[in-house]
Amino acid sequence: MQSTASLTISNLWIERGERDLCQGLSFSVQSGEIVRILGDNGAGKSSLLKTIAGVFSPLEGKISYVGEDVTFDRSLLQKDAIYLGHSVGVKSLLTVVENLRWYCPDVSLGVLHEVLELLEITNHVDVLVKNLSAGQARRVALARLWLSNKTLWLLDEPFASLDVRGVTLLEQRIQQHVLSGGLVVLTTHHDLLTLSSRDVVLLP
Ligand SMILES: Nc1ncnc2c1ncn2[C@@H]1O[C@H](COP(=O)(O)OP(=O)(O)OP(=O)(O)O)[C@@H](O)[C@H]1O
Repeated sequence: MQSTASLTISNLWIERGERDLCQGLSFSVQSGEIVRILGDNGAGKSSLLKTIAGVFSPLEGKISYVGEDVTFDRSLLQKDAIYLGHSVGVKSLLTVVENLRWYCPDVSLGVLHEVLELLEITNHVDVLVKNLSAGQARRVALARLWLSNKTLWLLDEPFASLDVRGVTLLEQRIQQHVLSGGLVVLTTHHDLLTLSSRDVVLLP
């Protein structure tokens, strides 16, 4: 993980279907900061995160990471970032432990079990993800996040399906991440309980 990093979005326009989204959006996020993307349903929050992650190219504008222009080649950013989307973000036909060994092959089994314990899913390590509840599956995706060692976290509705304890655990982990130099860009329709963020509002 990088000790200092920055992401800058300048004059970004995204086209999806027939719609222009973001409409000249600019913001930046530095190590130690959380930026929360707000907006109505359909405003373009997921499209923005996917564009930063490199799933789509913007119509116009510039994306810079650690001072480098990565608009047309997001590989530098991708090496350093993890994107968790709306969907569960783990493989439904693998068990909990198989998923984490697949996504985090360099992590020892000991560390992996510590994280599963922290996320309170140790009773389900050998269960296929498709047989877990939505909240339990989300916790497996969070275990992947916990273990990733990436600097930039791009999180689309990460609190979805989590119970109160799950929300607390995730907020604590995000706080720990930014305190150790990480950057977080997230979307959520929920209020953040303990985290302070800078908000960027997308207009419909
Ligand atoms: N697969 C797609 N193909 C074409 N257009 C799409 C597609 N997905 C989304 N869009 C368009 O992009 C717009 C923004 O969608 P997006 O999912 O980014 O919004 P959002 O702000 O994340 O919404 P929500 O709060 O409902 O999750 C939608 O209104 C839709 O018009």
